[in-house]
Amino acid sequence: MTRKNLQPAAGPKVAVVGAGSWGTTFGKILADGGASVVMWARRPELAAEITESKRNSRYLSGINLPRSMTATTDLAEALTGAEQIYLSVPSQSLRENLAAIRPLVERTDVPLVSLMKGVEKSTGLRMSQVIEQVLECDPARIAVASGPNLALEIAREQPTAAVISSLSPETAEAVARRARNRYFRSFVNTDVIGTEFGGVLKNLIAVAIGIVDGVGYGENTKASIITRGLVEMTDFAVAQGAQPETLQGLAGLGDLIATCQSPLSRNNTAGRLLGQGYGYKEVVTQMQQTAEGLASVAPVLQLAKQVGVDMPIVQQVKMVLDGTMDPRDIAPHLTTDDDQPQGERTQNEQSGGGGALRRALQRAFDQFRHGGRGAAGDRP
Ligand SMILES: NC(=O)C1=CN([C@@H]2O[C@H](COP(=O)(O)OP(=O)(O)OC[C@H]3O[C@@H](n4cnc5c(N)ncnc54)[C@H](O)[C@@H]3O)[C@@H](O)[C@H]2O)C=CC1
Ligand SMILES: O=C(CO)COP(=O)(O)O
Repeated sequence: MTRKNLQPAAGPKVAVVGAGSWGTTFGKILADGGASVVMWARRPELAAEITESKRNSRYLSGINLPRSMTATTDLAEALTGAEQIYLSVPSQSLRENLAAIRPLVERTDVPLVSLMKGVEKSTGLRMSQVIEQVLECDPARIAVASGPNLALEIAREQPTAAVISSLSPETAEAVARRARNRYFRSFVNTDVIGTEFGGVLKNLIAVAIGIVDGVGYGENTKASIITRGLVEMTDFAVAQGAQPETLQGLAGLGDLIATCQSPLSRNNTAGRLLGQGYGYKEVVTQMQQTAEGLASVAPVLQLAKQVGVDMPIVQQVKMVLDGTMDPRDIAPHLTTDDDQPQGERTQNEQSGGGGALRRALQRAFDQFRHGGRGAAGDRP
């Protein structure tokens, strides 16, 4: 049997807005799951390449896209009649893109799914909040997808999982049913805050790990920063209203491992360049793709300040970006901290928050030992 014959017949139409590495890969996930996918691309030459050659050579070199994937630069053509709409543009451009999308979706109740992992710099809002605000729509229509999802690995059909989160279990389940295939498994939860912040925060820790790599430090430094980074992520997200379990699941620990370990990660790569001594502007110039962490650092620290959560690792990333700290001084703690020994527990527990974080860290440790299986909180 030829490969062609193995492809499922094209099913219901879904739309993906943004034809970069993740939008295109997610389009492939959906098409390989049976959907008929229409991508919206900004550039006509990219739209033509996807439709005619079934390729996206700039973002996914060497990948053949399914026959049931096409692309257009006409937003109305992409969105009209779509059963679900997935959004995958750089976070800082979401608001302007939604303004164009609004007239096309305001008289529908089509689910809108954010694939993005950033916060809006000017407002500190998560992507689902920007969607709700600009479209003035029912939050039950909105879902977010997150997890250890390095685009190129998935485009090569290497098995992975993600979590689809929505305030509405029905929306999460409908999206998870559509966004799955033999190499991509979608779990569900209703913790949108934890799921979104997991994706945002692991980018910041991945920049820190990149700095460590760039400087040339080894595994102890990285393991310490990843472990303490997970504590920072959890403290921050819980203070914003997340469930601690979510940060131990695919959208937290799972993505933290993938992004910190992989040279495919753009955040990790940006950090490596910083660690090698390049300044912020040079790094931005060298990066050909979106590294969300660079824009999220400042708003995350602002939000952390508002809820009284310390984030020493994220703070150091900001200082390296600002040029006020030598990358070689990066450590799992601020070197300006006072010398009082601290408990290893999270701020949450130290202020009487109970044993949730200790249990979560124990689970994280168990997951590391057992290869990432058994993520708490994410339901199949
Ligand atoms: N690449 C990956 O492995 C993953 C990425 N993500 C997230 O997906 C989101 C999109 O990232 P990627 O596709 O990786 O980025 P990318 O840099 O590969 O592609 C971004 C796409 O957006 C387009 N774009 C740039 N500015 C725009 C604007 N103002 N309006 C409309 N389109 C614009 C670009 O032309 C490009 O097609 C990010 O939030 C990222 O964190 C999430 C999971 C995995
Ligand atoms: O989110 C990702 C993997 O889950 C992709 O990470 P980068 O944006 O750092 O490439």
